Amino acid sequence: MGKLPVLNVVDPELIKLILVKDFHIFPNRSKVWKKCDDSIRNSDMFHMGYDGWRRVRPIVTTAFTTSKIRKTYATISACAQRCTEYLDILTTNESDLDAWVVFEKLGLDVMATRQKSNFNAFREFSAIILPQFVKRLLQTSADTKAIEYFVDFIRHIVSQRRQHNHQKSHNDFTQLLMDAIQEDDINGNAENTSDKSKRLSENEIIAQSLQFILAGYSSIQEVLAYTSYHLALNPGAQQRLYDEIIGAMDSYTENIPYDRLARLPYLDAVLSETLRQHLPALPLARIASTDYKLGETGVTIKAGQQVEIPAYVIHHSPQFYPDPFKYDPDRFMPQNKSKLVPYTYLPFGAGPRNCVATRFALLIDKVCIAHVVRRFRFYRCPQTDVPIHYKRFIHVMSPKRVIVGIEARL
Ligand code: HEM
Repeated sequence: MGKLPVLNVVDPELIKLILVKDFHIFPNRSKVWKKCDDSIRNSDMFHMGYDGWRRVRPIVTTAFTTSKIRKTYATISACAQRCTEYLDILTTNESDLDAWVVFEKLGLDVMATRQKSNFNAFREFSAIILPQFVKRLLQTSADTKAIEYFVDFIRHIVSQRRQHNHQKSHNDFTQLLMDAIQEDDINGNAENTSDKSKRLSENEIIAQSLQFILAGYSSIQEVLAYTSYHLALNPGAQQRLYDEIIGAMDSYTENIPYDRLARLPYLDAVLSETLRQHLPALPLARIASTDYKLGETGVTIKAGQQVEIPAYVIHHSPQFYPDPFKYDPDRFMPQNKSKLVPYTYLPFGAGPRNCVATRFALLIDKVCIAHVVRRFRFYRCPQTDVPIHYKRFIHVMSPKRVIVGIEARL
């Protein structure tokens, strides 16, 4: 990375040492994040140093329990439904769409709704700030105006709820974070705890909420855009996925019950293969806190040295994934999963500092894919770029466009 010396580690056993076994030596992320000079952004988990993170992570984790994730199912399904209605309108006039642009809106809708339950990003953001404002936000995290907008927005929600003291009526992240208490306290006298270290401060609530919007919406956009692209190029995979989704639908409600959707094997395999080929965060980065002997390699990593695990390279290594650039969801079907080498599939990182929202992210992606695929068919059109052309960015692969043909299913 520029002039910063970085040690790249690709051996799965060594990756396990760094991310999991000797996590106490590598508890912090890349120096890039540490350079950020902003009190809110430094209070989110991605940017936090070990001491703050160690306190905040268990509190935030309580927002992602199975029962809380399950409660979001109906809300996410409603957002996905709104997206299909929006696609319906688009496809009456056009047969090609830039999936990158359309699914950006769906991502924002899902995440903004999870922040504030009655917020409809399709209506409000489409009219007010999309696409230019949020696009700028995505392209440069230094866009202070955009960050300030979101910070003010969330601060307003927090202060209103505190003033009116009607917390329990909301089912969104901001409220979950306002209510969150460190797990061990829940077994004790949690509700009335006066120990402030067991709760998040106002800045920490705002920081996590902001991070959830940013992390969440861009990841939904990426997964949906790339999945529709690969389905367009692989009609056999698309038909198989469609058949599985239709077969799982309840014949009365025409919905897919939560437990059934979470266990659909081909849907899971399609999503896993998309994330293998297009993982949103490129290298995983850690800094050594003390001098450290790296396994049996004879290499000593000095204190302060940045170590990177180039997940993209590992995901595209023929050693671990034969014919790595082929889109082949079968790699992740139950009968083949045992062939995967541990620590070579890292879309959500690994170890104590992995993605805190892994299960929630998988759920929202599955819900959105299921809704879209059951209503629309994607196909390759003359404007579809094969392969995709990317913009030049450091650490993020952002496509110039992802155009696919689309038609409504009858
Ligand atoms: C497909 C979707 C997603 C992918 C592939 C993804 C991937 C990642 C990765 C690779 C990391 C770094 C892990 C490491 O360093 O070992 C991470 C961290 C994180 N992600 Fe995600 N993420 C996704 C969705 C989300 C969503 C929806 C949220 C929030 C609602 C979220 C919140 C976070 C947070 C807070 C961290 C920092 C965790 C920590 O430092 O303890 N992510 N994610």
